[in-house]
Amino acid sequence: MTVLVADGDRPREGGPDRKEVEVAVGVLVRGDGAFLLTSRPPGKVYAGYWEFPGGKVEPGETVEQALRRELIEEIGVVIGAVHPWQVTRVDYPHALVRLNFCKVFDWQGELHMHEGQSFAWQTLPVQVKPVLPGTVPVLAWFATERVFTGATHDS
Ligand SMILES: Nc1nc2c([nH]c(=O)n2[C@@H]2O[C@H](COP(=O)(O)OP(=O)(O)OP(=O)(O)O)[C@@H](O)[C@H]2O)c(=O)[nH]1
Repeated sequence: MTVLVADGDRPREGGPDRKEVEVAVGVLVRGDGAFLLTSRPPGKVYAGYWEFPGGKVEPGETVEQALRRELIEEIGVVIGAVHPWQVTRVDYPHALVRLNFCKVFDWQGELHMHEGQSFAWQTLPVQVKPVLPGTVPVLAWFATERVFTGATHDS
């Protein structure tokens, strides 16, 4: 798997042997195809950057368990089925992360931003910025999927 290097001009914390941090990321997709982006809360690294909700997998948790916990904690919804989608690695100045993107099509509860984030339902091209470096590739995957979904065949 290739590693996306973010802000490569800045030093890496933890040196070359730093451990990879496992992250569960939820791509909530509405019936009309819009997807949910949230802004990183004040006080966190890359505060104000837009991303998909989620967070670090705690010891002993699966990605799915972590995602269920994080989405209750961060945005107040109880999610239904979790569909693993893509896995990427990003080398940030603050950490080396492994992002486990999962699609979610159903959930219960109203959205409540518990950490002072903002949220936006988006379609392509996204209207919010800046988007977190590790989140940018997801938009390209969406674009690919949607080209195929929208294609018509004459023969
Ligand atoms: N949630 C989320 N994190 C992402 C995305 N893309 C991406 O590179 N990341 C990175 O994955 C890591 C997630 O950590 P986090 O800080 O959001 O997790 P957390 O809520 O458990 O943090 P905490 O330890 O401050 O409570 C961060 O390094 C973040 O930069 C994304 O789309 N969503």
